[in-house]
Amino acid sequence: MALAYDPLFIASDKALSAFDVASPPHPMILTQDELKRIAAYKAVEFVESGMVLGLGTGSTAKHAVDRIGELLRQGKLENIVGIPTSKKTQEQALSLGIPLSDLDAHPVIDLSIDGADEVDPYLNLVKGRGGSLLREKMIEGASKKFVVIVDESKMVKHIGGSKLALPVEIVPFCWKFTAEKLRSLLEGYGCEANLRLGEKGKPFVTDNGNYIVDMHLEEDMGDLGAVSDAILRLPGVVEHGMFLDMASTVIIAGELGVKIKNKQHTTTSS
Ligand SMILES: O=C(CO)[C@H](O)[C@H](O)COP(=O)(O)O
Repeated sequence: MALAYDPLFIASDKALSAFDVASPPHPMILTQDELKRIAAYKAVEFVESGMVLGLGTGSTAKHAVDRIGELLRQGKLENIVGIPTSKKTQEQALSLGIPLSDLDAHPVIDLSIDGADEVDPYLNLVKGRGGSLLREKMIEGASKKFVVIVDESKMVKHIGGSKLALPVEIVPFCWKFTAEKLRSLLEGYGCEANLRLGEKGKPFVTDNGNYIVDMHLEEDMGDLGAVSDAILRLPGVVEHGMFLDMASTVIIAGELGVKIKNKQHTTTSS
């Protein structure tokens, strides 16, 4: 396992603009976690003193929050306010001394940085396999810029049709009724709907006191906007994990370097 890919190789390259690409001097074998850290460090280069920041949730976003804490401690960032997307991130940020607030006090966020479970070529996302989709969607939807950080394994042709879960947050009241409505709505895509379980086989409970149904789809959903609307119309559904047309930029770390894609144009590394 090689550790030699130094994210500062990217971070210190003055020639890079936000939409450029960095490649390491030679290919190296990196763990998935190292790739996540590289993407996260690159995203933190967008952070400026005085910003209100949406702080994401998950193993990739954790690296970004750590890095923001480190830069604050070193005095390289000042007057940052973080808006955490989960209780877990809130605890991490507090432990790092990052000042925190919420959407009530800061309804407009300068920049959010978060991971994703799947990213399609149009920068549509599946999120929420870590359980925080509702707060993530509220906070990232209120952001002027939303930077998504992933390792290259998260890139897919179509979101949601990979048999991996599309999470849907539902109210606990009569959850079987809602899960069945969801299954039947998405039946045409070869859908199974499974209640997410947590510790000791009990239902996983979100930070908002809700349950999650994981929708396993065999086929891609085609018109994502139509499916999104139909899911949200079901009584009992609180939110789903499709983040359509929300990401401004996606930073993808791979064995051959970092690729940055944004809504308007894409660059590729060689
Ligand atoms: O949406 C999320 C949490 O609800 C995460 O961003 C997503 O699950 C990616 O997680 P990771 O960075 O650990 O792969």
